[in-house]
Amino acid sequence: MNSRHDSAASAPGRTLSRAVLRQGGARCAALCAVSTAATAAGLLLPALLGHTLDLLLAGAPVARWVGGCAGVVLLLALLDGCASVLGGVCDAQATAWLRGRLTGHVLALGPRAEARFGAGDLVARLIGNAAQAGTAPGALAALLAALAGPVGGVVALGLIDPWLAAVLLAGAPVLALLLRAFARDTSACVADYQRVQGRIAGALAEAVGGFRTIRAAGAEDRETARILAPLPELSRAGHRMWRVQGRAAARAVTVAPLLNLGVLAVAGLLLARHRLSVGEVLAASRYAVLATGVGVLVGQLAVLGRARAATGRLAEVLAEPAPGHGTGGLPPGNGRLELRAVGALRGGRTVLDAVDLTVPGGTTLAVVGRSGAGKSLLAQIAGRLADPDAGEVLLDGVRLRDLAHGELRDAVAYAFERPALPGTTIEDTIAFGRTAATPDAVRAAARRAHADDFVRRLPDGYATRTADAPRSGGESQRLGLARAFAHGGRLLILDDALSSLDTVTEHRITETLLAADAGRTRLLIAHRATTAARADRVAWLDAGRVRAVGTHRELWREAEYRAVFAGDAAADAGVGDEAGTEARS
Ligand SMILES: Nc1ncnc2c1ncn2[C@@H]1O[C@H](COP(=O)(O)OP(=O)(O)OP(=O)(O)O)[C@@H](O)[C@H]1O
Repeated sequence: MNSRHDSAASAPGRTLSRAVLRQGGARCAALCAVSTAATAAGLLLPALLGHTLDLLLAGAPVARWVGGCAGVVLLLALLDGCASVLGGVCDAQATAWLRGRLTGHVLALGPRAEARFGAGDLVARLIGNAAQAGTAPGALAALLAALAGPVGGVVALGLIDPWLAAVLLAGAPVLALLLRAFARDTSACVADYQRVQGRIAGALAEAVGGFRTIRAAGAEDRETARILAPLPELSRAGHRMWRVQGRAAARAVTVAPLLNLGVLAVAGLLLARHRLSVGEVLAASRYAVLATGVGVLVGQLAVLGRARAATGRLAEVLAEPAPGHGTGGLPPGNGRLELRAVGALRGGRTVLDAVDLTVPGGTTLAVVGRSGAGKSLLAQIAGRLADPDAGEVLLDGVRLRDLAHGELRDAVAYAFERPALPGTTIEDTIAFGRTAATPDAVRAAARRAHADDFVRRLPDGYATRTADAPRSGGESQRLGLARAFAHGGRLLILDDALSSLDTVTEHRITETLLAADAGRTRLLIAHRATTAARADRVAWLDAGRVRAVGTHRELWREAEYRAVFAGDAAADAGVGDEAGTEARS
């Protein structure tokens, strides 16, 4: 129970709550002022009604007073309307701000965000929890304004007769304790409810990502059961929420009428002793209702409790430290890459161990090794998609972590085995980057990646919506390659980005890609012997260590090196020295 509560009220949660309030300061203040004005108008009404009743009973003219009462009722309606609109604006803007911060942070965290929270849970936090957390400023402003009701009610009772206020104040501590317990219990069980929702969302996202496997295995029913397994827990958390709310309402229903009754009894006594008029008794009865009106407070506290728990869940994500960037720039150079004693741990295991590699500027290094040798992780670290746990990576003599974010991303281009293809149209997808590539650069890059032909055959060519464009795995890879080519940079890293291409296309692309380009360094993660043979040098990675560096021709002499390519069609066909010769001829 405590840990649940802690997450909702953690230090990062409180800091984030304060930041949300600060950013919506002016709007929240306006909402608070309008809501307080509405409460004040509500407080004025009983006094006006009471006085009008007294005048009626005395046979005096009351037209002006009746008009005044009607005016206050109208004003109340107007202020309530304004408060609703302002409340909606406050919620929407706070939610938008939170979503902006969270999205930016999740993208800055990169793969760590998914590894720590899971994609589905992150979506649940970004969509559901951000909307709930966004209601906090509005709910707080409304709560402060709602507090003016009971406070004003007590003051008004005191003005009518101090005894009336005394009766109410005697019961006030009970009401205060009741509200405090309600706020605490609500936050705790709502946090639980939201956490279970996040788990269901996470399981659903996994299933959507793997629906082909699930269908092929005929395991739809088992998956449905797995996704919905936390439902009983969700139901328990939901029931606890209702019990907390029900208990608070029941206690309020018992305490508030008793206090009302007490005020009315004293008012009746004072009327009998001619210390109060009939109108004042009427006003006192209405003020007693206002002063004990904890219903509105309970409602606002419930909203705040939900918002507080949701803010805690957003703060958990924001507390995950994102990699920082320096402010440095790169000297002129052609992308000399150095990995110095690079080590990396994953899942508590050493995946890269003391890797020392130098790729001279303008040359191509192929990284080969058995599955799981650490090639992809090395590719990530080489362009700072991930940081090493030990050692340094330098580009043209500058540590990657010292480079400004823009400088780093402009200098390094990536293409992947299964590229994500963001952007609305194919043109956007290829142009996608910090600065969009020009239409000419997009087409030139598509030609280099051998994507131009199939793009032109699409219904609207480059203007075809990416989501509607039918694509094979190899065509997707070519779009990913085109995106990398369109953005230049002095270091190009291809992480198995040619693996789905047929051998002819792969051969053509590597020919253009590896043609002497003194201005750019290339790092290729390769599985095919033919690709390795075309690189200037090959780094052979074995269980996270560099086993050897040399030309493919030199390394091919070792049987264990040849075994890396066992099963590769090219290797089967006897590609070795021949492949090296062919590539260079
Ligand atoms: N986040 C992670 N948590 C735990 N282990 C990880 C994580 N990321 C990678 N690994 C492990 O690190 C090792 C190296 O992974 P990597 O993807 O770099 O291998 P690879 O050489 O590219 O393999 P392949 O050729 O099959 O793509 C693997 O054993 C992998 O299971």
